[in-house]
Amino acid sequence: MDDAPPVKDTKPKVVAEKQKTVALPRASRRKGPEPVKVKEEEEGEDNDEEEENVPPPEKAATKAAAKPKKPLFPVASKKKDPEPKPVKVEKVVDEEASASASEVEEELEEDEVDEEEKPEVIAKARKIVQTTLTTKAKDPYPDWKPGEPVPYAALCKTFSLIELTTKRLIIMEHCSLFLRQVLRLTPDDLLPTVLLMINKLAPDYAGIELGIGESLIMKAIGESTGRSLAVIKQDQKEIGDLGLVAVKSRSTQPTMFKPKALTIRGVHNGLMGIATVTGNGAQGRKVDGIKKLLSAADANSPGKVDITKDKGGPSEAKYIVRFLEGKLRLGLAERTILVSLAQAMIAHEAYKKNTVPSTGDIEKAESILKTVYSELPSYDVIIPAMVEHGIMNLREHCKLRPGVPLKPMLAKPTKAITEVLDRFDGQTFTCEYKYDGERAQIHYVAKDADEELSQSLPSAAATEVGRGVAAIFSRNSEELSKKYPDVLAKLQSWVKEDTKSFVLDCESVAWDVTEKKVLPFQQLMTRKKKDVKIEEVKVKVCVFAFDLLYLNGEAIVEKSLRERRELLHKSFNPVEGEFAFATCMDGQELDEIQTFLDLSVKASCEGLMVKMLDGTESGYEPSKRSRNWLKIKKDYLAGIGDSLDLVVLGAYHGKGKRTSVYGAFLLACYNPVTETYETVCNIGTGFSEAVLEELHTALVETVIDRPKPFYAHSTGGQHQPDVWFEPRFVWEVKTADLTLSPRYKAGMKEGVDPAGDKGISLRFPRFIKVRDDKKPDEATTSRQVAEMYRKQESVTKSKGPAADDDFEY
Ligand SMILES: Nc1ncnc2c1ncn2[C@@H]1O[C@H](COP(=O)(O)OP(=O)(O)OP(=O)(O)O)[C@@H](O)[C@H]1O
Ligand SMILES: [Mg+2]
Ligand SMILES: [Mg+2]
Repeated sequence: MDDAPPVKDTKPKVVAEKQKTVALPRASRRKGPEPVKVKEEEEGEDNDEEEENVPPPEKAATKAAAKPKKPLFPVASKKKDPEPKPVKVEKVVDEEASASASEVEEELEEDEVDEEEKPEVIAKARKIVQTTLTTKAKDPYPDWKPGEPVPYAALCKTFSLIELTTKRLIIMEHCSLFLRQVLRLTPDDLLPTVLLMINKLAPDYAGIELGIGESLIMKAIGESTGRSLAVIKQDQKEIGDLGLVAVKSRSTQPTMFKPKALTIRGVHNGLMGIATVTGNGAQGRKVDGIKKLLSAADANSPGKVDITKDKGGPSEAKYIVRFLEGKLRLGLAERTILVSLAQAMIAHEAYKKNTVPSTGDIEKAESILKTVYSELPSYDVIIPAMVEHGIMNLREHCKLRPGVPLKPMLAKPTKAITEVLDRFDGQTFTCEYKYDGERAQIHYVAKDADEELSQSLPSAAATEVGRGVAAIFSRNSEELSKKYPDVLAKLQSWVKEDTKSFVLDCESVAWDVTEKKVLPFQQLMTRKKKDVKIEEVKVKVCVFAFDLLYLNGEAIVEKSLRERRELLHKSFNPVEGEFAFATCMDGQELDEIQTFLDLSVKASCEGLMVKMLDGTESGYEPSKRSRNWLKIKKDYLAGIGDSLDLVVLGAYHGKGKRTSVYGAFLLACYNPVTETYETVCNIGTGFSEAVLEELHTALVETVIDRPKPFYAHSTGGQHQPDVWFEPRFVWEVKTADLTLSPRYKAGMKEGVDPAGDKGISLRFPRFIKVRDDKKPDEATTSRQVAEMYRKQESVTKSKGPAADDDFEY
């Protein structure tokens, strides 16, 4: 067990004293110029702290070791479980329901899951489009009257079929078949159908969130079924899946009258109502809204259900509850839905003409929809346009436009300049300072321009600025005008007269007015997040623009970075302390880059961004973490290359003086393929007393009785945190390196451990900051963790233990 994290065998100690001396997060100590030196000693000091801060193992250690090993996903367990029996149905392939897909899939390799569908799966899926999808023979649900609202039961039937399999191809087929049936019978309902499938009510920038915790849902289940809250809580303790608790609660209820069956439209409206209630008694009205949906759920299939046996039974209540919880857990990635949607659409168009689409056309349709969605991530705009104009004409009708924020392009981490040189070998690249602030996407349209700031933008979000209208969005498309009214107020002064519309990619950075230089991120953090009044702004920000995506009525994402940069520099006027272009350097030599890296650090930046400069590969790739953008962070050069953003799943009570707060936490990365949070470390280092208090106050609101069924965690007695949380908070964490450990589950599905019983874990993790700009499902993914782990291994192997000899600081 020597590969387990060192935290494992430590004895309980008093943490309070020791933690007072805990150093501040590194960035806050980084005032002014500082050499790029990597401080090995500091990691050692972390080591000591770590030992002090980690929760004590319990006496159960040996007992637990003797227990049979628990499966990764307790709810899907086939083995005997000493805990209350999980009742979730097992995933098996339902051959009968989709013989064609399963036949084809036989030939494919076993379920290697992927964030992007495998090319072979896609190829086979296209065959299915040409056969199954152009007939009605395999429709998942009996036809409803054309033009009538789509029954919610039809969607739930599809969900149930999807839930019975893990085969990507079969999942895709179910998905496409249903979407095509909707297109054939009630195309007007395609939008709410897709939204309910992706577990969203509206595009991200609309800012509509359910935010319903377990307690509200339990209350609603209780009240709508006449069962006491105590009984519901008991059920939840035993079953561990609120969706099934809802089904169980319903099944014991005699049906006095038959409510009207739910429709997709009705459920979408109902959920929207729940999400948008505000003001006095909002909680109560949310509960009422949930009750209303739940009492109408499964109206067509009343009666008693044995949830442990009945796989295909009533499921509307289950999926409503899961939607409210924010996780449908169908293994249905949004990417899959996008491809299925394209396939359904092209099949539907062919079906209407009584033809079969060619493979080339199917491929083209998929690619059109993917591109359109990456530039205009709004089903609200795309779906009606697609239904009206046909998928092949979609690009003409749906283009990147000011007012609809796109997901920014992201970078891959690197650990050495040589790694960057290897990557860009033979190509021209450019280096830019990597500013340490907050990503900001600025949209602007002049009043006398031909276009308008999109209609789809909530009107409150567009601010009048001089000659035009503007909006600012965060990395995850949240609207930031309430946070940066000072930026908006000055914006017009840096827009040149004949610049009529644009979308800018920038970093907003705290600015020291007297010293005339940028300040570390910690300063930016002290700014208020909402309702900022210009007169009260204490921390000024300067906007550093590094890319231009749209200019004067035209999307320019496909132009080379060199061209975009030229247009950027031509279209704006820098204003000191308000607006600047990211400092860049086009030298290609190692020593030039090294010098530039030094300079960036002296200028209080985090390091460098190195980007492909010419050719198609230098185009802007929205929403993609691309190898055409690499980041070099000076703090991570000798470590794993980057920090991680992890979700807080649980905590351990503090000891000694710290009994009123949590002393350590259990963190996880996210696996978007299985929709699970996989544990990756315990952390007790890097927190100040004040921060611990704050975190406690926020976290205490999200305590739940037992881990969510979509938490992949070890179940041995000594590994259990004292409390579990809803998955809500994302923290940035730094680590010395990554190791394999039987205690954690991260990356277990990524094949890093040949034996398959260890996950990846962080050694000497240290808390850096709360990431308000990331949602839990935007946390570092299991795949990224695995990639970092593998890279660390290969670097270590090829260069010896000193991970980076290229730096002689
Ligand atoms: N010149 C620049 N070009 C591109 N991005 C920059 C630049 N300067 C600063 N940035 C910021 O750096 C970020 C990328 O690195 P960083 O590690 O900070 O990402 P992050 O927000 O933690 O996200 P992730 O770790 O998921 O990539 C960009 O999203 C952007 O906010
Ligand atoms: Mg950053
Ligand atoms: Mg990061």
